[in-house]
Amino acid sequence: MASFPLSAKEEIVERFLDAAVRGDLPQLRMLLTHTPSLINQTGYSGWTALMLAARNGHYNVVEALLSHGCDKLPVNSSSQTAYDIAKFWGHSHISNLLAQTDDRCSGVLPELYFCRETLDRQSDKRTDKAWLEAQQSDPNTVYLLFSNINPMVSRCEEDKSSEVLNKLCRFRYDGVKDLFQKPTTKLIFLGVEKMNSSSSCSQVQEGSWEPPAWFAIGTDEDATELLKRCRGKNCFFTTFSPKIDLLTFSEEEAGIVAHARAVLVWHNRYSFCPICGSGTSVEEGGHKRRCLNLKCRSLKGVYNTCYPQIDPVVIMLVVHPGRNQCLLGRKKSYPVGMFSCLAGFIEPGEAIEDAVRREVEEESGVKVGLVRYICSQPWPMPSNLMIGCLAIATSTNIKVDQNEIEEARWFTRQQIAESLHRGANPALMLPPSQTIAHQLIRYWICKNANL
Ligand SMILES: NC(=O)C1=CN([C@@H]2O[C@H](COP(=O)(O)OP(=O)(O)OC[C@H]3O[C@@H](n4cnc5c(N)ncnc54)[C@H](O)[C@@H]3O)[C@@H](O)[C@H]2O)C=CC1
Ligand SMILES: [Mg+2]
Ligand SMILES: [Mg+2]
Ligand SMILES: [Mg+2]
Ligand SMILES: [Zn+2]
Repeated sequence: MASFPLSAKEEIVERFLDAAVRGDLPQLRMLLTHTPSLINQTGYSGWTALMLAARNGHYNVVEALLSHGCDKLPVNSSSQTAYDIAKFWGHSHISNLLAQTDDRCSGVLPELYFCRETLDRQSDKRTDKAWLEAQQSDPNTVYLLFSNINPMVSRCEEDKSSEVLNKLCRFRYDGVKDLFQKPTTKLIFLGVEKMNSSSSCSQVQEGSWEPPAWFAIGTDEDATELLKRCRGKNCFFTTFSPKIDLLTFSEEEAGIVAHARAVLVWHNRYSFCPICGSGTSVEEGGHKRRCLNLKCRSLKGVYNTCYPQIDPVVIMLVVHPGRNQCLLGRKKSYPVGMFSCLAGFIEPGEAIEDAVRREVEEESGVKVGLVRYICSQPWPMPSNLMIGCLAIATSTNIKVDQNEIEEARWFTRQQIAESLHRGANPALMLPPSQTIAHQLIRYWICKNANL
C-alpha cells in the first residue's frame, strides 16, 4: 500500500500519540508545552492520547493529561471512551481515576438543576400560627414576589460570562405588607435559611442567631404597578418564554423557584373545594386549603385535594439492544435540530416501569424491556416531577405517533458524544444542561457501554 508523507502538523500529532502509547511522559509534556492544542487530537486510528495511555496502562500519562484539562468524553470508532478502554483492558487503577475526577465521565450524576434545597423547609412550623405571624413582620424575613406564578427578577449584570442571568428580587416586610390586606394574595412559607459560612459566627456561637424565614407572595395585582416597588431597578417578571427564563437562575435560587411555583399554581387551580365546590381557607403556611363547608367529606380523613399537587412524568433514554445507540425524539415545538429523551405523564394505576414502556411504544413504536430508575427532577412548568430512567429496547423499528412527536431516531454514541463535546451542530442539538434529559444522555455516554 502506498504511504503518503505526513504534513508537519500530522507528524507532531503522531509523535504526541506515540509518546502516549509508550508512556513517555517527558516527551509528552514537552510536546504539550509547545503545542497545547494537541491535548484532544486524534490520529489515524481515531484514538486520543488519553485513550492510548488508558489502553496501555500508563497511569502517570493519564494523570498528566487530565491535569492539563484533557477531555474524557470523546469515543473511538467502537464508541468507547478512555474509561471504557481502561476497564476493558483490566487497568482498574486507570478506570477508577477516570471515574473519580470531577463531573463528566464518572457515571455519577451531578446535582440536578431545581434540586438544591437552599432553605430548610421546617414543615413542622407550618402549623405554628404564632411563629409564622412573628416571622412575617420580622425585619430580616425575605419575601419573593410572584405575579401569578412568575417570579420578579432582576438581570444579573455582574458576571457577563456566567449562565446566571436572573436573580430573584428580595423584599422586606415594609416593602410588601400592603399586599397582605388583599384577599387574593397568597403567602407561602418556603422555609428558613440554612446555616452557612455567611451566618454571623458570634451570633451562631451565642445561640442568638435566628435564621431568616423566606416567604413567596403570589398576587394578581397589575404587574406594572408591582414593578414600581423596585424603584427604577432593571426588574421584570419572567412572563416571556418562561422555560428559558427559569433556567437562568443560580442553583440556589432555582430550587426555591421550583417550590414556590408549584405551590402557587396549585392555589390558582384549586381555589374552590374540588369535592363540593365551596370556598376554601388557606392554612399551614400556604401548604393546605381547607373547605369552608363544615359538611364536606374533605374534612373527614385525609384528602389529597387539600394539599399541593404534583404531576409525575417519566422521562427515559431508550438504549438500542446493541447498546451503542439511543433513541431520541423531537416535538414540533423544539428548536430546529433539537432532539431529546421521550417523556410522558404517568397514568393512574401505573408503575414507573409500565409508564416508560407504554409511552415509548405509543410515541415511537419501539418496545422496551429492562427499565432502570436513575434520578429525578422537579420541573416547575408548572408542577411536574420528572422521573428519569434508562430503558433497554427489545425492538428497533420506529413508527412515530405524529400527534405527539414529529420525528424519532436512533443516534450513535459517537454522534451524541460529538454533540456534547463540540456543542450544537446542525444535525443534532441536545437539550440544555439544566434539563434531566441532558443529564440522562450525558450519564449514558459517560458510563461503560454495558449497563
Ligand atoms: N425536563 C426535561 O428534560 C423534559 C421535561 N418534559 C416535561 O414533561 C411533560 C410531559 O411530557 P409530554 O411528552 O408532554 O407528555 P405525554 O407524552 O404524556 O403527552 C402529553 C399529552 O398527554 C395528555 N396527558 C395525559 N396526562 C396528562 C396530565 N396529567 N397532564 C397533562 N396532560 C396529560 C395530554 O393530552 C397532553 O397533551 C411536559 O409537560 C414537559 O414539561 C418533557 C421532556 C423533557
Ligand atoms: Mg411525550
Ligand atoms: Mg406520550
Ligand atoms: Mg401520555
Ligand atoms: Zn368541600
